[in-house]
Amino acid sequence: MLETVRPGGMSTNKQKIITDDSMSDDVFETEEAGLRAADPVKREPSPTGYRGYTPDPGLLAPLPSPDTDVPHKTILLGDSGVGKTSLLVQFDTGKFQTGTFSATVGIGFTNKVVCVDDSKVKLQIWDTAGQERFRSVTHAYYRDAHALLLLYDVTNKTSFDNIRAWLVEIREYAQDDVVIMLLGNKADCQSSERMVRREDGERLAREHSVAFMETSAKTGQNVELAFMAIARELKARKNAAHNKSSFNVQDYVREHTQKASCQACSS
Ligand SMILES: Nc1nc2c(ncn2[C@@H]2O[C@H](COP(=O)(O)OP(=O)(O)OP(=O)(O)O)[C@@H](O)[C@H]2O)c(=O)[nH]1
Repeated sequence: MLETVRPGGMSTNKQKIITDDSMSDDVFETEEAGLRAADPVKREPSPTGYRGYTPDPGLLAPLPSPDTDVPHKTILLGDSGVGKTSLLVQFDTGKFQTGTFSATVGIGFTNKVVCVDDSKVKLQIWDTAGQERFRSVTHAYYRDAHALLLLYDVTNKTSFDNIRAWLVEIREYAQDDVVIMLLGNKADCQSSERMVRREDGERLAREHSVAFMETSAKTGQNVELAFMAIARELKARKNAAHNKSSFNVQDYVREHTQKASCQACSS
């Protein structure tokens, strides 16, 4: 795997395995081994390590597997400079990284666990390099993606025009049932800088039957909502497989983005 190289930026691959080796093996292993040798039938080691203690069988049953066990691979896509890394950093740390723009090199991921109702959904969010020269590398990651966040920059018409080409690539390389969300980023920019109207984004999303919202990695507008909607959709699909619920990500996004703009108006 290549790494995301960004001076002063987010760290990638934040997986950590913590092992606790603080207990001495001698306490349990050596003594038990001796007893087993003396009486191999009766002296099987206790599962807890304490001789003679038999825990309630319920305590030894494997824990039910929570949703967090399975990470849902979510990939950020879009032209270079649209704000993929900034969006991920905002979601991960709640901060907007300022300073000079340095393009992502290759690909890297960050794990985030989000709470959906009473359960947890683990998102493994991959930040890709938008530059053309890295395209063949990122294609390889599409195939097992569960969700794709496809970004354009509302101040950059070319990045919006390229969305159709991105969707063609997605159809070619990703799975048919991948969840796609179109995001018009940099919505904080002044209207004089804006080159793509919100309605144009909405129309394009409708044409391709994907969810849509405008975001700002700078102010945080709709950033959490975007990932939350993805997590809800992924969870709903899992439940649908067990006939538990129905959920429509496009309705959810419409309902909640409207709420966000109403709050903004009244504050
Ligand atoms: N005003 C504003 N600027 C943003 C926003 N998001 C990103 N930027 C700026 O846009 C530039 C590019 O952002 P990045 O997050 O590095 O873009 P990227 O899509 O990851 O670019 P690549 O790594 O080349 O694919 C940076 O200077 C950011 O500070 C936003 O929501 N609002």
